[in-house]
Amino acid sequence: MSTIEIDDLTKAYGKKRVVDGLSFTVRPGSVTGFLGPNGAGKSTTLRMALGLTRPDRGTARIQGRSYHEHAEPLRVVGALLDARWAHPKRSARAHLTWLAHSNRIDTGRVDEVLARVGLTEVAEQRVGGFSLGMSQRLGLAGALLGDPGILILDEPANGLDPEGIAWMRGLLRQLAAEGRSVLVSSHLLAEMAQLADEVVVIGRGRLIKQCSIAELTTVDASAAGEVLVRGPEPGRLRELLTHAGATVTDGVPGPDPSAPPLLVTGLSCEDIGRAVAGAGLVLFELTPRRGTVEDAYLQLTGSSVEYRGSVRPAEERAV
Ligand SMILES: Nc1ncnc2c1ncn2[C@@H]1O[C@H](COP(=O)(O)OP(=O)(O)OP(=O)(O)O)[C@@H](O)[C@H]1O
Repeated sequence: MSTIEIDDLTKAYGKKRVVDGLSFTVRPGSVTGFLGPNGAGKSTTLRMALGLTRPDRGTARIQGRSYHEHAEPLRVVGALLDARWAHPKRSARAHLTWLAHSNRIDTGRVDEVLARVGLTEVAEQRVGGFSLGMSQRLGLAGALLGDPGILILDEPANGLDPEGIAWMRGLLRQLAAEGRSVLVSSHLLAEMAQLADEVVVIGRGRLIKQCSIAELTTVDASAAGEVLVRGPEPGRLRELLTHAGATVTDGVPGPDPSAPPLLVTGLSCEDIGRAVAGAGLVLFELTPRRGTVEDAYLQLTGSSVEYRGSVRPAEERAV
């Protein structure tokens, strides 16, 4: 059974549909990464799943019901949307105790979740003085308070240092291993590659792809299928490979101008190796360019990026 079911979810602000007929599911015992460029509609989707924003159309079901249909939602789903929402004058412990009280959760849980997120030592400090990373941990403690089977987290690694990110990864993996469903939005693609089992990629409010991380990396490898070759006779190499049916383009020049890189598509490494050997040419390099999660993501979302900087990462990273 899927624990989070998003079905045809649609939301417009003014004339702009920020979430547009979106459907996907999240299964138990897994971490699902929710990816998309800035403004793609991730936060709006998560807010609709948590009953904070009303959809124009479609449904978001948590364990088969909408958020508001659960009598004690915090026991079903824990959420971290905005790390800074706790009252700044309350201590971490007072904040969690208040949260437990108002949701009829045993206050004995407070110490457990403080320990789980590593905040025991600062439990009596006012949260107004917390760093963003500490606030993220406190937000996560609040999400875990009701021991829910489902977690919905918006950019939980935001503000964490590398050690904090590694800690968060370990904790989320552990929570999934305990059988929980974890839906986590992030911009940190390399991090997602290490953390998530599945990804849901959206752009302009629409689903682009839901697949496993392993599948995501093959998106790029199979689509591009590029091989980098370098040799001391680039002119002859280009002519030979073009004649053999390949498309050959220039790579970004490297340190050796006498053997510039060529990017070859349409022939496998084996084909290139045989053709080059048959012609008696020398090669310095023959490298298949494998897809990374980031390459695949950029390829998938390229046309749905709304806010573009002046540097185009895919081109900048060529070679
Ligand atoms: N309350 C609102 N009123 C008007 N427009 C809104 C509102 N909330 C979100 N939007 C717009 O909806 C679009 C999607 O925003 P959303 O925050 O869901 O995207 P996102 O994928 O989470 O982006 P980011 O990665 O930058 O956080 C954006 O263009 C945003 O400006």
